[in-house]
Amino acid sequence: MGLTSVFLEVKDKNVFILGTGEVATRRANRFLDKGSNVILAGDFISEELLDKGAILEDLSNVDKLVKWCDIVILASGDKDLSDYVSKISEGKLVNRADCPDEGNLVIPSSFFIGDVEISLFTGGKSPLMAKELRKKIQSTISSKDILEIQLQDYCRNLLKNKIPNQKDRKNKLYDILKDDKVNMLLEESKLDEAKVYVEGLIENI
Ligand SMILES: C[C@@]1(CC(=O)O)c2cc3[nH]c(cc4nc(cc5[nH]c(cc(n2)[C@H]1CCC(=O)O)[C@@](C)(CC(=O)O)[C@@H]5CCC(=O)O)C(CC(=O)O)=C4CCC(=O)O)c(CCC(=O)O)c3CC(=O)O
Ligand SMILES: NC(=O)C1=CN([C@@H]2O[C@H](COP(=O)(O)OP(=O)(O)OC[C@H]3O[C@@H](n4cnc5c(N)ncnc54)[C@H](O)[C@@H]3O)[C@@H](O)[C@H]2O)C=CC1
Repeated sequence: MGLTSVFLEVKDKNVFILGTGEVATRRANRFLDKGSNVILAGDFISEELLDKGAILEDLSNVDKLVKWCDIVILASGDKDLSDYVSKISEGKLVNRADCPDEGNLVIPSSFFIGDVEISLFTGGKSPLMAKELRKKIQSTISSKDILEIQLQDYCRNLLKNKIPNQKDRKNKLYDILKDDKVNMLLEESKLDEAKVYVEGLIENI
């Protein structure tokens, strides 16, 4: 293998996904979220994918779909069909979710901390560990931590006008840091709602 990590511009690119199962759906979401045109071939796709613009086509159309697309993703349990599509996809970017060695594109485990994207690849040795390592790194510094910084900044400014004593302000900031509702909202990236909620807490002091 001669794989190296790159970031690929996939906005407006045509992506054909063979299969409509768990992996196909995960891949479809990933490309749709980045503005790709996504067509899946299989039996069923969710409302969520349809709402995001995904199109479902019949398995009999694979030749046409390969011609149409820039990127082929093989995520089907039908090995013979995957092998066939792989064969007619020469010259394309091909991700084989079933046997990665036969493709030339790998989908790593990726996540953001603030604006920084981090991607992990175990060389195909353990996707499960790629997922676990992602969680480990995310639990060390998460995007929630980044939102927490913004919320603390917001609260510090409000508290400076409201509580003259620094030690009291410090205690209040720790209360906000540990507050269950604040944590829940930031976990869901709802910074604006968290700000409204803490405004209420601070007003009642
Ligand atoms: C090589 C690669 C090729 C590619 O697909 O591009 C590949 C291949 C395969 N994965 C398989 C299985 C599993 N994959 C996952 C999970 C993820 N797999 C992903 C990527 C990749 N998977 C590529 C690079 C991986 C790397 O080396 O780092 C992630 C990171 C990204 C994503 O899919 O979005 C996503 C985690 C996302 C996250 O949450 O962070 C789990 C865990 C779970 O589902 O809970 C399992 C079950 C447990 C296990 O097998 O480990 C099998 C079937 C094996 C079999 O038949 O037994 C193959 C095929 C094979 O190995 O032959
Ligand atoms: N790269 C990755 O992250 C992972 C890859 N895989 C591999 O990717 C493939 C798809 O996995 P999942 O989406 O989890 O499976 P799934 O069972 O959720 O979906 C399989 C898809 O293949 C279609 N299919 C067509 N003919 C089939 C047949 N003869 N047998 C089974 N399915 C058939 C199904 O309709 C469905 O769309 C599998 O080959 C699996 O080994 C599995 C888990 C993770």
